[in-house]
Formats: sequence, structure tokens, C-alpha cells
Amino acid sequence: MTTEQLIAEIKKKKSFLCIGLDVDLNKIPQYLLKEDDPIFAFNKAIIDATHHLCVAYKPNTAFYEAYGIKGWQALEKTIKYLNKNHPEIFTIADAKRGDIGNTSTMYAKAFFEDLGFDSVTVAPYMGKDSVEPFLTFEDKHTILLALTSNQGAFDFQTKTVDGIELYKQVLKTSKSWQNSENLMYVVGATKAEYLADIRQIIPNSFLLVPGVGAQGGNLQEVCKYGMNKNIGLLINSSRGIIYASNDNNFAKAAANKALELQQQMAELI
Ligand SMILES: O=c1ccn([C@@H]2O[C@H](COP(=O)(O)O)[C@@H](O)[C@H]2O)c(=O)[nH]1
Repeated sequence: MTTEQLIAEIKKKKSFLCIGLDVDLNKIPQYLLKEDDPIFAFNKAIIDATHHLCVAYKPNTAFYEAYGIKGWQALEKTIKYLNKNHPEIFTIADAKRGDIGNTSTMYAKAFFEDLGFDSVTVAPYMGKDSVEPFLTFEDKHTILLALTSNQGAFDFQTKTVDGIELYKQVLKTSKSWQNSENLMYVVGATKAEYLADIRQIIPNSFLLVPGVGAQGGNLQEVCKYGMNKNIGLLINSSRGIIYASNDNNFAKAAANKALELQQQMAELI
């Protein structure tokens, strides 16, 4: 998907909501465990109930890898279902990859070509040659971790190196990489006070912002400092939406939570 198509979808739906599909078999309604593929059955119900309210879905691959081959098959079925039935929706494999160049190329092929995701999250720690292989894929997006939502972000990301905070160095340096127009960045909703500085460095890039909902990030704060002329934000909520209830009405409860966020977004656009 191109960035222009993503922007058009945001404007059409008046939503920049990304729903995280982080499926934990201990948290889903227990009757689904009787299905052949409970993870896919859960995802399908959530997608069917919420697709008109969001512009992106983000399965975190950890929640699939944890269930071995069955988990990976459920991930594959989920992305194929999305691409077939909702090609207008932006898909994010939250996999946080990145390695030496030839290995990164294989990661990129796995997520972009084999599975068919629009984007993948990548860690910047190994530098330019670990990220550039992802950037060579046309109309695919690499979402680089910049300033993450967790407490550990303060261990390294905000430390000063050569007179500049490391997360700012990641933003500045990555702009010089080949095909950097295919970059987006992760900034945690819990770090909203950093967004004005971040927008000075990358005014036009899209930001994936996790941390609204279960982690306590504030949607209005994020929008105040992080929104740009094209909105430029994908706000993710995972547990806060998909586990709104774990009874027979879980999909409806998820849709109600998604609607609450979408309505708040519509007022901010
Ligand atoms: O900085 C980051 C980067 C990624 N995540 C991921 O986003 C979701 C958040 O889930 P919630 O249930 O809405 O808290 C999850 O997959 C994280 O691994 C993040 O939280 N922060």
C-alpha cells in the first residue's frame, strides 16, 4: 500500500486507529478453544466487527510464535484474510527484526513477500546495513523503533551520545539512508511530551504510536504534538480493544471500544 492510499483511508474513515491483534489463548472466550484454529477464529470475529472503524491491524508476531507452527499458521491465515477481504487496510507485522544485511533481506522477504504485510517493525540498533534491505521493497514500509513506550526506553534511547539523544540520532541518521521515504517510526504514546521535538526532525513521516489504552497513553496529548498535515499518526491499542470482554459478545465489546476511540479521533482530524 502507498502512503497516499493510507492517508486517503484515514480521511475517508475519519480514523487513524490501529488495532493490535495480540492473541493470548488464556484471555479469549473459552468456547473458541473448541474451534480448529481458535486464534484465527478470534481474529476473524474481531476484524469482522471492527474493520470499518480502523485503518490498520497490527499482529505482534510474539503472540503467534509462542504457539509454534499453529501460531504461525494462524498469523498467515489472518494476513491472507485481511488482504483478500480488506485490501484497503494497512497491515503491520510487529516483529522488531533487523540483522546483518543478507539476514535482513530474508526477514523482509518473509514479511513482505511470503506473508504479504504492508509493513514490519525493525530495531535500529545494528544500523544502516541492517535496515536498508527492508527499504528496497516498493510500497512496503519499515517502521523503525525510535522512542518506545516502555520504561526501559530511558536506559538507552534518551541517553546523550555525541551531544544528542540516541532516539534523535536514530531519526536524523535514518533520514539519510537509501529509500528513507519508506520509513515510519515507533514513538510510544507514553512519551507524548517528546513529540514536538520529534516532529522538528521528521515533520512528514508517519508515526506508529502504541501505548494508548492498557499502558495509559493519552490520545489527545499525542495528537496535540504528533499530528501533521496528513494526520501522520497510527494510534495502536491492543488489549484495550480486543479484551474489552471475554464472553460471547467479545467482538461487539471490541467494536464499542474501537468506536469510542474512532469518535475521539474524528473530533481531532
Ligand atoms: O514501544 C512499543 C513498541 C511496541 N509495542 C507493542 O504494541 C502493542 C501494545 O499493546 P497494548 O495491549 O495496547 O498495550 C504490543 O504488541 C506491544 O508489544 C509497545 O507497546 N510499545
